[in-house]
Amino acid sequence: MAKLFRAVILGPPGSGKGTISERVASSFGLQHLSSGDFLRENIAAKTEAGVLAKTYIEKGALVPDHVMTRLMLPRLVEMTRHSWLLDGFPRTLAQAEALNSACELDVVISLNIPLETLKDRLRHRWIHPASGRVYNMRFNPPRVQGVDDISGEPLIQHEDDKPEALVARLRHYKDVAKPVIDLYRAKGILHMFSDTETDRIWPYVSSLLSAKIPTDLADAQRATTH
Ligand SMILES: Nc1ncnc2c1ncn2[C@@H]1O[C@H](COP(=O)(O)OP(=O)(O)OP(=O)(O)O)[C@@H](O)[C@H]1O
Ligand SMILES: O=c1ccn([C@@H]2O[C@H](COP(=O)(O)OP(=O)(O)O)[C@@H](O)[C@H]2O)c(=O)[nH]1
Repeated sequence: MAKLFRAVILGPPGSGKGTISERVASSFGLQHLSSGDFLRENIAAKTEAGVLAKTYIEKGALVPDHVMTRLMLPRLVEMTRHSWLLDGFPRTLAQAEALNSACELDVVISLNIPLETLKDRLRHRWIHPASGRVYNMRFNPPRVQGVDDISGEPLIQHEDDKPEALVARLRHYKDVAKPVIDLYRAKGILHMFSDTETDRIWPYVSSLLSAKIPTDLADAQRATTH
């Protein structure tokens, strides 16, 4: 059995984690687990963690570490036999240490995107809540404005993407993310990317992963996901 591949993508809201994660999932057959999408699934399903998490998300605050860790680590145990890419978790040092005690990461991608670009992107971000599919009225608009291409259901904007909630989240993100980035840099697995366009970052991410993911593994996983 080829060695499995474990990666994390870090970045502030609007930095392109979801966009890049989708491309990684389809190009390399990694399973993409987004903490935000998983939280929204739990909120919609009214699980204990979902009900609790909702109270924090509505305030634009982070969900407490012990709630996140208790939610995410069992999900990763279910994914043990897959290579995966984690998006939006870990977000704090405590979460990173909990993850590190559970598994060994191969690559951490960190997106460093200018504040004005983030604000502009999120102002035009529309999401299909049920699937987590992400659109942007400028970058990748839906065929019909406000409607999900696949399901035909309405698109929404996240409350916490609104400019007033966003500024608070971005400021908080920087303080919280720094020790996580420092930890993975010290481990020698951090790869930082900066640009205003994902399309310019993607070739570098793709060649990094092509070099890191054993080809037999990538072929095997592409076979299972298509
Ligand atoms: N790892 C985490 N730790 C704590 N709270 C989290 C975590 N991941 C998500 N959340 C909570 O869920 C909310 C929605 O997460 P989501 O990732 O969809 O949006 P985000 O954090 O604003 O990032 P982005 O907009 O880049 O997707 C966050 O604002 C935060 O309150
Ligand atoms: O080069 C890019 C990459 C992404 N986006 C859009 O910006 C928003 C944020 O992207 P994403 O959700 O992938 O970022 P995340 O919050 O997951 O880091 C979404 O509407 C994307 O469609 C964009 O306009 N240009």
